[in-house]
Amino acid sequence: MSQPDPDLFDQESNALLSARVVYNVETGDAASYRAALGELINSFDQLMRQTRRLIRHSDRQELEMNRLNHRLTDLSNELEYRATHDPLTGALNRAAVIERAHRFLENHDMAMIVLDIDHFKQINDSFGHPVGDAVICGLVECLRRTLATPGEIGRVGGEEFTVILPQQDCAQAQQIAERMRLAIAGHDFSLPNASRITASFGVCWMPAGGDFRTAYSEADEAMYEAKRTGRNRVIRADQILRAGKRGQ
Ligand SMILES: Nc1nc2c(ncn2[C@@H]2O[C@H](COP(=O)(O)OP(=O)(O)OP(=O)(O)O)[C@@H](O)[C@H]2O)c(=O)[nH]1
Repeated sequence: MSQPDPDLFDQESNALLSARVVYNVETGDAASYRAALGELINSFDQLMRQTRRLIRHSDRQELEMNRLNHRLTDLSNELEYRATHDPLTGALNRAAVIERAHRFLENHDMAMIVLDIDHFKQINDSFGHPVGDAVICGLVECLRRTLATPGEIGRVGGEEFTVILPQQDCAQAQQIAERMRLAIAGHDFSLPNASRITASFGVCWMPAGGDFRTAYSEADEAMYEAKRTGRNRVIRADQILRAGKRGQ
C-alpha cells in the first residue's frame, strides 16, 4: 500500500488541535492555556516564515519563466525571419515570395516585377565576389527607397529579384519598375572603375485567383525580352503577348 503524502502543515495542525482541546475542556487551567497558546504562536511564526520563503521562491520561478518565455519568443521570431529572408540583403527569400504571392492572389489582383542585374558576372570577375555582394545589397537598397506603395521585395536567385505589388495594375507597376530602373542606373555603387550598374525589368499583372507560376513566367519572359533588346529597360508581359499575336 502506498503511503499518503505527509501533511505539510502537520506540526501546525497538531498545535491547533491541542489548543482546541484545551479551549473546549471547561476545567482547563491557566498553565495549559498558556502552553497551548505558546505552541500556537510558535507554529504561526513558523508558518509565516515558510510562507514568505515559498512566495519568494515562486516569485523567482515566475521571473525565470517570464525570462524563458521572452527568450523563446525571440528565438521563434528569429527562426521565422531566417526561414523567410535572404541573409545577404534582408529581402524575402524565394520560398517566402512564392508563399506571399500565393496568399495575395487568393483575394487580390497583383502586379509583379522581375529584374536581373545586367552583366553581373563581369562585376564579380573584375572586382571579386565581395564587391559583387555589395552591389547586390546596394541594389536592394535602391529598390527599397523607390518602393513607395505597399509591396514586397524578394531575392529569388543570385542576381534576380522580384517585387510583388498587390492591387496595382500593370501601368502602375511599369511606372514603379521605371523608377527603380532609374534609381539603380543613377546610383553610385562605388565601384573601383566608377562604372554604373543597370538592371533589366519584366512586368506582369494577374487578376485575383490567378496562378503565381504563370505570373512569374510571364514577368520573367518579359525580363529576358528586356535583356535581348538591349538591357537597362522595362518590358511589360502584355506588350510581348500583343506583339506575338500581331506577328502570327
Ligand atoms: N557576388 C555574388 N555573385 C553572385 C551571387 N549569386 C550569383 N552570382 C553571380 O551572378 C553571375 C550571373 O551571371 P550570368 O547569369 O552569366 O548573367 P550576367 O553576367 O548578369 O549577364 P546578363 O544577365 O545576361 O546581363 C554569376 O557570375 C554568378 O556567380 C551572389 O550571391 N554574390
